[in-house]
Amino acid sequence: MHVLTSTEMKEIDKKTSTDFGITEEVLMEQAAMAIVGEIQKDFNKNSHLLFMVGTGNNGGDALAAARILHNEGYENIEVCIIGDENKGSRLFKKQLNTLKQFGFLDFFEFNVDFKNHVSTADCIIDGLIGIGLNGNTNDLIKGVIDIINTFKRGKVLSVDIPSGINANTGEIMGNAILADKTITFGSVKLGHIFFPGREYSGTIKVAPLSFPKSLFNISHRELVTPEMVKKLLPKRPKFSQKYDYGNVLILAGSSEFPGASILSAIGAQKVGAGLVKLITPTPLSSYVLNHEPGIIYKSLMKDKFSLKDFDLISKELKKASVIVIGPGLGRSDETMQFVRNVVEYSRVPIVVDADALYAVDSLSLRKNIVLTPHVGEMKRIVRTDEINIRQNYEYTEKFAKHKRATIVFKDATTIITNGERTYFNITGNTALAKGGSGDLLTGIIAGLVSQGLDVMEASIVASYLSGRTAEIISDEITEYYATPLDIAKNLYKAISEVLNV
Ligand SMILES: NC(=O)C1=CN([C@@H]2O[C@H](COP(=O)(O)OP(=O)(O)OC[C@H]3O[C@@H](n4cnc5c(N)ncnc54)[C@H](OP(=O)(O)O)[C@@H]3O)[C@@H](O)[C@H]2O)[C@@H](O)CC1
Ligand SMILES: [K+]
Repeated sequence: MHVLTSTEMKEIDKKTSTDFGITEEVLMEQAAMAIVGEIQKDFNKNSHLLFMVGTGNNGGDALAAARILHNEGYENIEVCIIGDENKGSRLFKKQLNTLKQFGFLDFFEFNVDFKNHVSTADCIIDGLIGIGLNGNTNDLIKGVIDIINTFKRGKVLSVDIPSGINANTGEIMGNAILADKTITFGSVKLGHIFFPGREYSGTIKVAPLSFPKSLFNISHRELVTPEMVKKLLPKRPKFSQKYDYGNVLILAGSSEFPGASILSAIGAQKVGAGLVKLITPTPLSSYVLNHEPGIIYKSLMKDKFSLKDFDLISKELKKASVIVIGPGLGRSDETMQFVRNVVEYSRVPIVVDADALYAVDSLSLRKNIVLTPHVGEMKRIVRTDEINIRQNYEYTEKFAKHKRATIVFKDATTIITNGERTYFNITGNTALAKGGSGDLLTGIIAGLVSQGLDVMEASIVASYLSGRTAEIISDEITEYYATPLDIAKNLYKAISEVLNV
């Protein structure tokens, strides 16, 4: 599913009308039917439905939904219009007239009594502002939203996007409706998938309406879905052997951070790599044997990697189908030089993580190199504290283009981009906010690349699977308790789920 900006949505809306002859009126009627469908699922004809209506097309959608429900025999509908009706959009005015023609008269003013109307409602329908939000909410809307947000009795359903949420970033513009459910049209918007908008939207439902599918290609951004992951998962034909599933080389660890390298190696193996070789400075044999004896393991019997180790491992570099470099390396100058040599002299795909991210800063990279920073690392490598980088997908896209690399920016909404195409992964929870989950992810990415996926595809599948596994096991053992090793050992749960979609 594409993830749209408000401008892209408006463009699609316009072209649907001009190029395909499906008018805005038709789309609004369909939007209203979709709202009605959601309300009918949860509320009966006696429920008290309170429609909060702005004077733009978002309000028009809400008015049309109120009319359809009134016509269907819903008896306890109230409509409150916020703003000057005479200055409303063309479709808002049209819908208001039509509603009146259907004999609907239960309008009420926003005044001191407003709280009483709110306190008895079963459902508040938020049709105040949609993707036409322009700057911070003004005083009038702000006051209305504050009161609606005190409403605890029933449910809040937002039309298109919670009023006050920036559709392009998910930011709260002044204040915003905290919805239980949001019904959006065509496709999701960026504001639905970035926090805090993602939380404020509640459960998100997408009503496709009659937008022609081809028009969505104006967007280069997509949401990672289970169907997409299923299609990408490497095939495992019966007539195959371990060399068909590639050779992962992991260069990781130091005496200071020994555990990271094992998590990467386990990750690669658990998603199906043919051979996983872990070369690490410090002796770890008992850990590796305890956790996964199938991992080929070699220790250089020292504290950390240095430039002179490059000759020792150059034969391994030639054999590898993919390399992981970074987890637990430490950041000494000699190790950084070692990393730079590995990256410069290898041609195979490389997953660069953690400490190694700082080493490649000065290098020009290539598309089959994937950098996997978390928020702190991203801020340091792009050297900025000035912008809100977590919602700034455009910044990440520009950075990927500039580096000519693929970036996996790990966050509550993970951004996977090569600067031309961008994917957002929203699986996962706070079980992943723990040391080691990034190391595991690098291994999973490499394990998938070794089976033939390109780095973008592997990053999509890896982010989805690790996040989804975190969700599944947190239901069983909680987000507090679940560790990266638990996630590694349970990856099969997300894999089987995906295979069965
Ligand atoms: N696109 C599509 O394909 C389809 C779109 N559809 C629907 O149209 C919606 C977009 O409609 P839109 O463009 O009329 O804008 P909309 O969201 O109603 O906002 C304008 C209103 O908000 C107000 N307002 C703005 N900023 C404000 C602020 N800071 N503080 C306070 N008020 C502020 C502004 O007030 P004004 O500035 O005019 O005083 C005006 O009243 C979209 O979300 C979807 O629901 C569906 O019918 C299906 C097809
Ligand atoms: K809204």
